Amino acid sequence: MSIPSTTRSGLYPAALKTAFVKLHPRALIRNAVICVTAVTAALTTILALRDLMTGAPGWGVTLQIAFWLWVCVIFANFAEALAEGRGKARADSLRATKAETMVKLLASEDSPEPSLVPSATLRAGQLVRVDAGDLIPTDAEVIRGVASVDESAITGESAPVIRESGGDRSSVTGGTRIVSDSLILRIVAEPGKSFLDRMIAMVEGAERQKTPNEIALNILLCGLTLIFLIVTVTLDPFARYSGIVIPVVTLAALFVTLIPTTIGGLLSAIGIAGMDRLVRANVIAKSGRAVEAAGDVDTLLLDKTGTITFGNRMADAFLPAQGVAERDLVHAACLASLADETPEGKSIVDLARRMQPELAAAEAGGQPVLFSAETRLSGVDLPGRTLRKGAVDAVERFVGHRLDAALRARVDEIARSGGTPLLVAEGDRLLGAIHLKDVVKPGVRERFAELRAMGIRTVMITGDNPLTAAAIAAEAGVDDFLAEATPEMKLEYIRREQAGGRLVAMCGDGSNDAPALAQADVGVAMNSGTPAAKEAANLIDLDSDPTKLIEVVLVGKQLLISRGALTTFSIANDVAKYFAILPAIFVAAYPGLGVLNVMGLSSPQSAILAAVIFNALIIVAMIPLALRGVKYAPGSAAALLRRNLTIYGLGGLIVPFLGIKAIDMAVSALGLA
Ligand SMILES: Nc1ncnc2c1ncn2[C@@H]1O[C@H](COP(=O)(O)OP(=O)(O)OP(=O)(O)O)[C@@H](O)[C@H]1O
Ligand SMILES: [K+]
Ligand SMILES: [Mg+2]
Repeated sequence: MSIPSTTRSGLYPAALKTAFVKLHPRALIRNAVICVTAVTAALTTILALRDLMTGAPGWGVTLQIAFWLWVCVIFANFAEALAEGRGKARADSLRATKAETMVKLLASEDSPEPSLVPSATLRAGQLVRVDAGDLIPTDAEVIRGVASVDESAITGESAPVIRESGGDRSSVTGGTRIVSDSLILRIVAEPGKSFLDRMIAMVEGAERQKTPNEIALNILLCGLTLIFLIVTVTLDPFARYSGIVIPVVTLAALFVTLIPTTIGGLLSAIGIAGMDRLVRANVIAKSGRAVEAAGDVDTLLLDKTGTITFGNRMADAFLPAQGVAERDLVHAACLASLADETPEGKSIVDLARRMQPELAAAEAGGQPVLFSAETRLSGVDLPGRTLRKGAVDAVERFVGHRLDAALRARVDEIARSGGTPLLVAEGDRLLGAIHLKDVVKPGVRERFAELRAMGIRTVMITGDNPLTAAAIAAEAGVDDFLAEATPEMKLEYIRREQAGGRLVAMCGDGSNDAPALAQADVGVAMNSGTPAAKEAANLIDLDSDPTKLIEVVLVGKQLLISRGALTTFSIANDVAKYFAILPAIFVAAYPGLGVLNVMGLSSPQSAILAAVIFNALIIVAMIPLALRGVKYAPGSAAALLRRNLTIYGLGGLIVPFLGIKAIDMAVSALGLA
């Protein structure tokens, strides 16, 4: 999702305005360091006004200090507003797609006459019909029909996608438009709780909660603020003891320059910018925590069908067992699939009818046995006939014996080609196999190699047989695979990895993936997936691209690194300022301290004013870094840490000396202090 450049240039004035709005105590209180700065600024303003009225000497400098303390607060607010602004612009364009329409409400699935009701009144569980050209009013599950849907309003992708009942492509999103055919939908979202509503709230940052890391860092910053408060307050008795009186305004200014205002002012902007980068990658994050965890992921689990492969496993051929006529196999497979709403089941019926036109008249009857990921079997019980089809091991168990060598050879051949073999059985007799074909998505191999370079292990988990799994695993280039997996096994695998102290990410699309998506530290659901999968995940990829996790990992790493780098920089800065300003303050009482005044600052007043100005300007200077993020290149964590400590730690120590000296020279040249 990109935003037009006209709105982008309008972001700065809007953010500046918001920076002033955020001076409201209710907004300020959320950021301890900046709140303390604002209180100090207010106090200094009162002192300046008092001095101005009484005509006390030095009121000019006090007023300037008050001014720059306010500027510091405004700049911190500005950084946050700027980070939020991009999301707001995007939220506005999303809101535009949330048009009020009249929808065709159905009393039941078969009711011929819909009644027209406003879309806002729809509740979960109700049935509606949408026809070509209609806007899909809210999130729903397709219960009947196949149609192409234009999802560009949400995903930005202009090619329409197929949505159909049954299987893993049965969910539709409010705000998208149906371009062909008709669908009967069961509404799944309550009013105001649709995906679009949540997406708007998320990109706006309204639902952004502080992550555990952010909270920990905030506590550290509050601790530092308290320490510097004590340092500053106890300075006064020390000074009196040495016979000098430090003006309150000097103490106030010193306090603010010492507390970690840089990172305090930029912290939330860094978090918001990270979320914003995700939105630009077309990923919606339900929690900031998932984004951070993504930065540290060790293992990535991927579902095979629909995630690594395209997912429209289509029946390609019927391979009868020895002594079985092809006609009988095709008939049995068709009957066993008439009630099967999965894409696999429908494709079997299609192929069977193409091969034997008389099957067109066949209608579902008897007692259907629906497919489940648990049994990996489906079929029908007709009077006198028990028909089943399913995964090889599952059907073998059903018939109670292994398949013979000839059929085994045909099944293995299908599997080795990366196809999925389904066995068809009647009673305890194996009739043959169905070849389901699926294709590996292009480009996944390269991207898995990238993940490996980042130190992330990729594991494919599939309900399919080991031979098919091995063939697809080799083609896609994953590090490992787990075959014939049930949903419990997926969950178990994740728990085992987590017990070993590893952070696990999981990509999936099916309802049977939902428990695993919920258990994973980072659960990415494909937007094309089922509502259950999307509900369980903490990230949703609008492009339904499993390799998108690479971007998510990069954003997460960048977020963690940026926060670390700016924290290092900010604290190093504060330490440096301490040594830069103190000698200038005490030089009057202890001329011997003059040697410590290595910076040769002009006067205590100009030193303190220069420090306060520097303190405000450094926030603005760091905004681009906070929003853009520190560049991340794959490498060892130790090397990265060393590099960042050198750049941001050392830089943080040196920059204040140069900056304060330059501002001090300017301040005294202009005669400001
Ligand atoms: N409609 C169906 N009827 C009978 N068996 C099926 C059907 N669809 C799939 N199977 C069999 O069940 C197995 C598991 O399918 P499922 O879609 O649950 O896999 P999964 O766990 O999601 O992993 P993947 O998506 O990678 O296959 C398939 O490999 C196939 O052998
Ligand atoms: K500071
Ligand atoms: Mg699946």
